[in-house]
Amino acid sequence: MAERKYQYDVLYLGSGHGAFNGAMPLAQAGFKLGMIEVDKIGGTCPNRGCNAKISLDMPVKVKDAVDQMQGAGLTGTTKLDWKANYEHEKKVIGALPKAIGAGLESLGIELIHGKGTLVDEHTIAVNGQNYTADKLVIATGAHYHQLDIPGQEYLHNGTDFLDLADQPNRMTIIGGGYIALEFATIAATAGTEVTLMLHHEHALKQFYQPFVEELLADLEAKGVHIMKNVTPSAVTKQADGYQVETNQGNVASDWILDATGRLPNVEGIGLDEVGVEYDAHKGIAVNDHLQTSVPSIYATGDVLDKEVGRLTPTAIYEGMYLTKLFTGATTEPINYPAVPSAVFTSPRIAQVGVTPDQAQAHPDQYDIKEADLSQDWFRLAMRANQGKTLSVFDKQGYLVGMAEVSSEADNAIGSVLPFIEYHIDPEKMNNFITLFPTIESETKHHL
Ligand SMILES: Cc1cc2nc3c(=O)[nH]c(=O)nc-3n(C[C@H](O)[C@H](O)[C@H](O)COP(=O)(O)OP(=O)(O)OC[C@H]3O[C@@H](n4cnc5c(N)ncnc54)[C@H](O)[C@@H]3O)c2cc1C
Ligand SMILES: NC(=O)c1ccc[n+]([C@@H]2O[C@H](COP(=O)([O-])OP(=O)(O)OC[C@H]3O[C@@H](n4cnc5c(N)ncnc54)[C@H](O)[C@@H]3O)[C@@H](O)[C@H]2O)c1
Repeated sequence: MAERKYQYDVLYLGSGHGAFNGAMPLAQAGFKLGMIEVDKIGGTCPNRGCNAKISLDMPVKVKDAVDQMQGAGLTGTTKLDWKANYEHEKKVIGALPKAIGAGLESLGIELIHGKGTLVDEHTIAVNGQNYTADKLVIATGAHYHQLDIPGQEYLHNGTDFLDLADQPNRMTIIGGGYIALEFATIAATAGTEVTLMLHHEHALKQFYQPFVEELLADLEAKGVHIMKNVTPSAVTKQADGYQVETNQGNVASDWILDATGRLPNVEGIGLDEVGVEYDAHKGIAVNDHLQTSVPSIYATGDVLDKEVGRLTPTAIYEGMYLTKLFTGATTEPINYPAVPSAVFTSPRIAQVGVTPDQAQAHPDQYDIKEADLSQDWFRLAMRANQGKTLSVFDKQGYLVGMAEVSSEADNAIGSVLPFIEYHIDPEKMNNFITLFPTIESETKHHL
């Protein structure tokens, strides 16, 4: 038997969704794989991202539902217990790294613990030892941006929020993105006095602004103090907490969340030394086969310089694409389907495909149909009937996009993905029989 030139066929740097989802089928196809991880196996999403966040959000959603049904079948409101919610979160995510690691090892994937640094186009060093592979896949993800202001040591990031066992009385959240709004929703529902500092006039700039305004109004109704056009300049320690100094005045707080975005993990991993091109803010540059400027090195997930969202499903899609490429199942460039996104607030905002803004800018190409959800019978039964859906159709009548603000927006958008992705003939949409009564049936009724 011919001797192997390299220890592995493919060696992954990082063990998040961008790596492990693709590695599993690749190992099943007979490839010899290694995976290097400096932290918990499974990366951000299971350990300090989506899974942890949605666990903390669960009682928020249930409490909203209970509050809505007051006097309509339910009597007696409920209260969110911060500590018990934190403990439940830790319980539901605690087993994930071990389970993912065991799944990888059961397929023969060798897990290497430590910080990896590229040495050459086929080699990564970990703890002074070199590991070689025919192909390297960089899947190092992203880290939190930190405001560079005096007192920055008093700021906390999203991981700290997910690890916060005790409820602060007053919380300041700097930022207007996904993390700022999702965590503001959780904290405010638990009764924390939240101040949300938006850098500009608007929040969630990639979402339809009238929907975002509804969400901000809901946060205000929950008691969140929203400040706009804020530039924080310093944080100082006070006898009873901290003070954030800004161009709009000072705000006293017990705990401050810096939610000013995430940056790709490109520094200190040997990219310059090996000649892999990247931008410190945008990520690693790849061609349409996810190949970097060094042909034996590929990249996937949040570390990529990419147009599509830095989301778990896009990381998974990229990892699976590389598996198809490496096994020869495809030679085609990567071609993303319509990528849905949701902000898990209350109400939620979700969208997919052509956005209302794009459709409004091109009335010659698109028509928009608006549905006011206030009279939807099923949602009336849930008393969750606040919201709107905007469906975007091309001039042939095909559904090409949808956006919704409502407590069920994530489920509504999820239900139309096949129609958009498979370009289902408007007539043939009626061939799908939905369950009734469900959000899916209500959503289809509006098309
Ligand atoms: C708070 C939060 C909530 C989120 N919620 C959602 C959501 O609801 N829905 C959604 O779709 N997305 C969500 N995301 C985004 C999602 O988590 C990421 O898009 C996804 O985890 C990216 O996967 P990845 O494999 O590219 O990177 P990661 O999961 O970050 O994995 C990269 C791994 O590489 C390791 N690593 C880095 N450098 C090295 C090195 N030199 N050597 C060894 N190992 C290294 C890291 O330790 C890490 O484990 C959320 C993110 C955050 C932070
Ligand atoms: N539901 C989801 O799918 C979900 C949830 C959480 C995170 N994520 C992913 O994680 C990534 C990170 O989320 P995020 O919310 O940290 O980032 P983001 O890019 O969504 O938001 C960053 C926010 O910080 C603000 N900001 C930037 N610089 C600032 C400054 N100097 N001063 C004040 N404000 C400033 C921006 O205006 C913006 O509102 C997202 O891109 C997303 O892909 C997704």
